Amino acid sequence: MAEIVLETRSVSRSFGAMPAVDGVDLTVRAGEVVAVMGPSGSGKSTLLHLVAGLLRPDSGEVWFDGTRLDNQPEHARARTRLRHMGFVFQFGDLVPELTVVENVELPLRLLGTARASARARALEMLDRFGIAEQADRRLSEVSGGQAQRAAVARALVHQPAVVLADEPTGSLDTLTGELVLEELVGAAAERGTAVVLVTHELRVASYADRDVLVRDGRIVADPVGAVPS
Ligand SMILES: Nc1ncnc2c1ncn2[C@@H]1O[C@H](COP(=O)(O)OP(=O)(O)OP(=O)(O)O)[C@@H](O)[C@H]1O
Repeated sequence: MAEIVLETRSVSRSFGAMPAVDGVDLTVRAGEVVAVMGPSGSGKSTLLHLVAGLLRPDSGEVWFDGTRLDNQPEHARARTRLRHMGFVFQFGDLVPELTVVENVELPLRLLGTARASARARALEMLDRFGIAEQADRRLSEVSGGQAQRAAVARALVHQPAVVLADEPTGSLDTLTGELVLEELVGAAAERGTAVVLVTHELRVASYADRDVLVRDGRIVADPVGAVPS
């Protein structure tokens, strides 16, 4: 069985008195595609932010690749995120002032890849996602669906160990959504990328190896996990 890449151990996080995530144990292995489903407000995005080390848990632990992440200082967590993780978040952190290709090559540039090879790799990704013609347009000047494809291209460009995606096909038509899902599933199959995707759509979840159901901040169904009663 492939090694465990991501793990939460009894992780909890509240906002005020409200627990958004409540004692969650989740394990994701290399090459696994896990869909996280559940009603609006059930804690899916908060769980993703905890796994990314963007939010710190009130209690419990988050582990990445055999190392505890949640108790590291922010700069160390940021380094792990940049080097080993790719993100597709709902309120994307793409830079509107940069062009599409500049956004996609950004992780590579931040990791020290030379300008020419970062550009070549980013253009290759744009081609795969059918947005090569938008390469030199500012992100603020492309459609929501094109920006979403750029976000997924950027999440994969540096071949991360993990991709965390919050509704990665939310603003895409069915065909383009399938293209994006096939790229994510392809990264898992070819490079052992672990993919965690939050979705409301059964069609999207059907691409996953495993569906985890979250309700009121707790995992209520997980085919491989111990589900608390
Ligand atoms: N930064 C925050 N400050 C205060 N409350 C928050 C914050 N983030 C999330 N919450 C609350 O935590 C709970 C879980 O929210 P979360 O966004 O994780 O749910 P979700 O399942 O991702 O919802 P959706 O499907 O609508 O995106 C909600 O009650 C939400 O209002």
